[in-house]
Amino acid sequence: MEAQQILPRFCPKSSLAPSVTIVKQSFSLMCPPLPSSSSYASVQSGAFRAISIARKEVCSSSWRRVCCSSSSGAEPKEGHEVRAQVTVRRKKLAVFVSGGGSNFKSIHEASKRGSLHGDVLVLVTNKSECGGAEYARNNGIPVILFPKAKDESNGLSPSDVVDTLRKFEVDFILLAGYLKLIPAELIRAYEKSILNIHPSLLPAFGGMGYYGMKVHKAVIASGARFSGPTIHFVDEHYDTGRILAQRVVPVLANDTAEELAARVLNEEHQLYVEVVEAVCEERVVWRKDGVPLIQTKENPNEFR
Ligand SMILES: Nc1nc2c(c(=O)[nH]1)N[C@@H](CN(C=O)c1ccc(C(=O)N[C@@H](CCC(=O)O)C(=O)O)cc1)CN2
Ligand SMILES: NCC(=O)N[C@@H]1O[C@H](COP(=O)([O-])[O-])[C@@H](O)[C@H]1O
Repeated sequence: MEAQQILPRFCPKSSLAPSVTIVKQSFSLMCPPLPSSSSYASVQSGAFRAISIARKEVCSSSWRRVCCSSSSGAEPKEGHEVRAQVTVRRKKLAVFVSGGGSNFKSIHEASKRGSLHGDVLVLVTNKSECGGAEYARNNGIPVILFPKAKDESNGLSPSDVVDTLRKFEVDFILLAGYLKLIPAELIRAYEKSILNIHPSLLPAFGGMGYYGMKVHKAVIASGARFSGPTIHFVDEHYDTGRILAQRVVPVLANDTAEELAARVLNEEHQLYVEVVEAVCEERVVWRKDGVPLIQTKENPNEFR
């Protein structure tokens, strides 16, 4: 996801200015003095998303070069404001799984019911008979085997997987219970565009060997009173990428690993859908220190 600079524009506050209700909220821009070379793009109809004037230390990943012209064509003047919106393209998603795929199903269901402005175009797995792969086949989603298992003839190499995802024009990769290391080649090809969900409050209880029930057993054995899912961007090591979102659940005194796993998984399903909705609506912004934040739906000037 490339951060794009926004060049907000002051535009006349006029009843003539195009003012359309944004999918989530309407809002206004204040424009600085217009350089003579600025070209105007009239606001077109369609599904839009508000552009927010985030605090100057936050560079929105979705700002657009926006200029507004009132329907009368009047030149905007400094110090005026206009309501403006941009079209957000529907995103193309690839999901990687190794097991049951309940997070994958939650994301796919959100896409089908329309709350998610994106589509799962391909399922990638290292276990061709896992529950996630079966769900994909039953829902007409192509299944790709990666990585190539030693004893298997089929399966893709890292460069093949990059080529295949490019052919599907995938924008974002979502790891959801995928248990193999994503190679550097794929990470370079999808910079700031690969997310993973992990069932603990990273950086605790993460890294090599920490997956599935192993995580919950370690949390309980540690005496930790809280746990919960973390969604983070993927880098070349297990669970060390930039944290984007977390939720907290209590660890009860008599919890079994299965009971804690179920409590965390319930939060995972909600959190992953919320986060992928934000990703598809281009509401992820990068703070100057490199921490990614999510712009809230309710208020484009609020981040969490
Ligand atoms: N480059 C990255 N690849 C992956 C990441 C990541 O953060 N960066 N996250 C994992 C998911 N994961 C934790 O969220 C995770 C998965 C698996 C393991 C692990 O120790 N795996 C074992 C093999 C397990 C098996 O094959 O049954 C291992 O590598 O020896 C740790 C963390 C997905 N990929
Ligand atoms: N370290 C990676 C890891 O442990 N991931 C975990 O695997 C489960 C997959 O469930 P699902 O297949 O039902 O979505 C989820 O709990 C996810 O957090």
